[in-house]
Amino acid sequence: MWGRRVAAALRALGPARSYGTGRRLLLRQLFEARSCTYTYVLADEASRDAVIVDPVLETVARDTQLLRELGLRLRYAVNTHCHADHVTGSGALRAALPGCLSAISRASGARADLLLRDGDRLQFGAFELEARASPGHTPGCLTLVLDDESMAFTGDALLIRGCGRTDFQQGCARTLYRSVHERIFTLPGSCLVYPGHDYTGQTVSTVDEERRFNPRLSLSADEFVTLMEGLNLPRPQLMDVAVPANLRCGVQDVTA
Ligand SMILES: N[C@@H](CCC(=O)N[C@@H](CSS)C(=O)NCC(=O)O)C(=O)O
Ligand SMILES: [Fe+2]
Repeated sequence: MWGRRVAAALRALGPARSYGTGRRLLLRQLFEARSCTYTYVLADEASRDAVIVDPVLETVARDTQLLRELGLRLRYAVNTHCHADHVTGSGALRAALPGCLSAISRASGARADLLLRDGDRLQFGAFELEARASPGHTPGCLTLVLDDESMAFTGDALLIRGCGRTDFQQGCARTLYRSVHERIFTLPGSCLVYPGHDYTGQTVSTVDEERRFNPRLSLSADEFVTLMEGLNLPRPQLMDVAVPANLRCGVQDVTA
């Protein structure tokens, strides 16, 4: 009974998530409707240091307003990969918010302040995000894993009951299968999966759910490759604009 009261009191403090060491994480999932992209803001409630994952150029004003309203100091604007369907907001955020560094994987070939390698960590206050290489959708895809492995931001490597396509940007279905099985499905089953997009109205899943119910990644590797090679999806409408822009962090600024 007492435990339940304490839990209720903690819940009443707000949406920040409580951790064993007393630190509290603030997490916001934001949506950009044209490209069905999820952007995530993570912050350390005490220090107010924040990270934004996969910001979209069109929603930079919304995101900067939210950061301002919540009193957050943006440390990093990080992209999980060089997006093909929308222009990133990381360059614009970095220009608007002094102290904010853009980040993407070195393997993406894109420009940014920080070029991340597998195992690199982005610290914000008492928290860290680990960059895990998860290539296959593109060679430079990263999955960002919170330090206690309670949540992972999978970009387009793993979508809810789906995955990123592998038919352009040097995609490779066999590589993607290995990445998901070796770098994401090895996380705890309870680990929350926050994807880069959703086209069906879902918001979050877990590693255990995706291991069991993902109709693509629960196949054998050979079955997966055959399925991915037969998808025949139309090209993203903005691809010819988005990819060159994203190689420059979404802005013309040569320093970005
Ligand atoms: N119709 C959209 C593009 C949709 C699309 O191709 N999505 C990508 C992720 S963005 S690179 C994807 O991997 N989809 C997987 C799938 O199975 O659909 C547009 O025109 O922008
Ligand atoms: Fe993508």
